[in-house]
Amino acid sequence: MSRQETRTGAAIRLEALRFAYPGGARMRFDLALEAGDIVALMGPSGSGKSTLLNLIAGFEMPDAGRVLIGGQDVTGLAPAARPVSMVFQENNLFAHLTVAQNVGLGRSPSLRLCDADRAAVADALARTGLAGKEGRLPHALSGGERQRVALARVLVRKRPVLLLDEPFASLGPALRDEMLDLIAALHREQAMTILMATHAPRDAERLSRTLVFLEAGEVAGVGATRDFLSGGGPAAFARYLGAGGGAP
Ligand SMILES: Nc1ncnc2c1ncn2[C@@H]1O[C@H](COP(=O)(O)OP(=O)(O)OP(=O)(O)O)[C@@H](O)[C@H]1O
Repeated sequence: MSRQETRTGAAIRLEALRFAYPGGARMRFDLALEAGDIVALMGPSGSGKSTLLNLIAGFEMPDAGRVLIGGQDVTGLAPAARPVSMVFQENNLFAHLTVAQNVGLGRSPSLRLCDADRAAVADALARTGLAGKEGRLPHALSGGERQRVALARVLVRKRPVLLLDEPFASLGPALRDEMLDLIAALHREQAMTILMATHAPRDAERLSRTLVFLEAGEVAGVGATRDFLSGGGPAAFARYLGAGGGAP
């Protein structure tokens, strides 16, 4: 087992994290998430959800402040060195690599796989319903199957933190529920800390325990998802849902 492999999640702390795109508005994030929590990240378009995830993953570097994962300061680390997996809405896969190779990348970036790695890949493909499709290229899969491949890769990576950036926004409701249930099953097994950006209250309700509400580049509320969705969140959250920001 490599040092980053784990079956337990890691706490995430963002301490006075400041960031601005060139010419863009300033953002500032302070946040503490418990190890193993499942968190929905909601907020109006442009409120900073993707930016926050990218700062945790290391795809963006802050102007000031710190990112701590499992108590370790990872602020200066490259994405590959962070104990994090991330799944985007699309383009998670390499188009020229097969399903099995795309999943195998989660074990070895050079695809030098040992027997145990190959067994882990086969197991992850079976558990995500992809057995028999190992040799296909991504273009020969449906959108839902492509996201399953991305989740299979998460399974074999076994990182303590999983970041999901609107991963199922382009899928229909039934398929979305299936994917959310798959993530819940991965969580039961690996107990990773999950942070999922979504506009869909229904998805937040189905998967998450905790809800983080962003507004204008800041954390504007944190609480139990059920409290937020039963009207206990800040007034701005109700306005966001009312304005249709939260698609079903
Ligand atoms: N690469 C970029 N360069 C410049 N500005 C950017 C870039 N990416 C995002 N922004 C701006 O930063 C702000 C936050 O964007 P971000 O994508 O994090 O919001 P979001 O909450 O994820 O939005 P959405 O719900 O629409 O995905 C927005 O004003 C956006 O226009």
